[in-house]
Amino acid sequence: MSCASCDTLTPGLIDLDDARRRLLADARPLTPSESCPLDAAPGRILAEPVNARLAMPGADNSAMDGYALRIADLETHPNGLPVIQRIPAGCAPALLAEGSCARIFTGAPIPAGADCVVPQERCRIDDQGRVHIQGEALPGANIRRRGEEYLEDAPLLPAGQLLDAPALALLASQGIVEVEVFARLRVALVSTGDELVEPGMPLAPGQLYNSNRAMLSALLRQQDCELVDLGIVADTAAGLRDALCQARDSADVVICTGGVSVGEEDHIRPVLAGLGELIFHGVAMKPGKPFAFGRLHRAVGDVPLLGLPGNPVASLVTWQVLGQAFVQACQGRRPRPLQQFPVKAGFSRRTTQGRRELLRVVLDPTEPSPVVRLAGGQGSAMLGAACQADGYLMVPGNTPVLEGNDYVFLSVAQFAV
Ligand SMILES: Nc1nc2c(c(=O)[nH]1)N[C@H]1C(S)=C(S)[C@@H](COP(=O)(O)OP(=O)(O)OC[C@H]3O[C@@H](n4cnc5c(N)ncnc54)[C@H](O)[C@@H]3O)O[C@H]1N2
Ligand code: MOO
Repeated sequence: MSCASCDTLTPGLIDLDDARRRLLADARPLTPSESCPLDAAPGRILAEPVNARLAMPGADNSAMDGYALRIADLETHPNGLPVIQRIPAGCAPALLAEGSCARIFTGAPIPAGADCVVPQERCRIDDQGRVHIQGEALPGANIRRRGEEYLEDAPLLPAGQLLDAPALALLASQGIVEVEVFARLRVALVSTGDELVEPGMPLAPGQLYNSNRAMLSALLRQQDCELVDLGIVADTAAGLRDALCQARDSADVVICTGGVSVGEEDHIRPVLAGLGELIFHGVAMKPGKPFAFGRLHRAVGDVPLLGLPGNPVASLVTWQVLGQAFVQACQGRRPRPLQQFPVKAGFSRRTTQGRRELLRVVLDPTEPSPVVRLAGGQGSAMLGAACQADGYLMVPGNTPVLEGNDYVFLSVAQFAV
């Protein structure tokens, strides 16, 4: 497998891992906390740790439908054990009398005196209604012990936890109805470009539809951000300055697309320098080279700005590998490191000069071990392959892709939340 950190970088561009580190070093939770009912909490971020109120499970209970018994009785009662109790889930059982057993169901409390549950598939009931077991009965078998997962006051969820379905279920299992969460992060979205037109409007020659706005508003909503959509802003320094001032005054984070490259129509960097500071610009990745990060100054507290490239796939990929983790950290989450695993290339391709390339690829379902193929055209404006891709084949700069060699794969599934 190739070593991504050994890339020879194009001068002036920083490595992708460095860019991520610098972004995360600068990110702080930007929102205050508020109380939130559990029903309204999906997608929110816990602002305070939660400890267990109840032991889990709350009592010893059966993991199977079957019979609860005392193992010693099996030897002393070779003619079988009469069933003298029936214990469905939710009831309080009586003491198990010596030489008897209890019909029991999954989740039902274990009667005092029983030390084992035998699943019904291994039990035979004779014509006098006595239970005989096949195979071994081991102490504690099929009994879920009180507190085996959590005891009262044990740490349950840390601050920064995303309230996804399992976390909400865990809180509900504790009878919790309200939690302290971070307020929603307000993110201003600015689409720059004189050539852009919103879908639904007619296109004049040379114009194109604004696809980054649809993409990023979906991504930001998925991330549970409150969107402040400032629409399309013309490619003029004055227009951009006004838009960035408005964004700065109405949001916690600003994201803009386009205008971050080096041409005289690209105003983001000079305007940012006037309203705040540019922290870094240019990442050795393809797509996504002109990614910029800076701060807009404000009387109280600066507002971070992420400048994503205009090319739609460059915008998507820089959001996924750089912007998303930064936004998550500002939301109070602890972003996960990028998940990567080795796959074999099912194609060959020429080298990319000095930039780590993230090729849009699909996993070949007919191969026994992971092999990837190109998902389609790899241009930074070609959204078709991005729609089909299972992930990115990350190829170090100056390295050709050779069919059959191992490379790093980043699954797009990891960016889903
Ligand atoms: N001389 C150089 N030119 C370029 C360089 C360079 O290093 N030197 N870098 C290239 C790379 S790499 C990229 S990526 C692009 C990105 O440039 P910008 O971020 O400044 O983006 P724009 O120039 O504004 O637009 C690029 C491209 O994307 C289209 N676009 C922009 N916004 C949208 C949108 N909201 N929806 C759909 N499409 C959009 C725009 O029309 C352009 O075609 O710069 C290269 N140039
Ligand atoms: O980096 Mo640009 O995104 O190659 O097209």
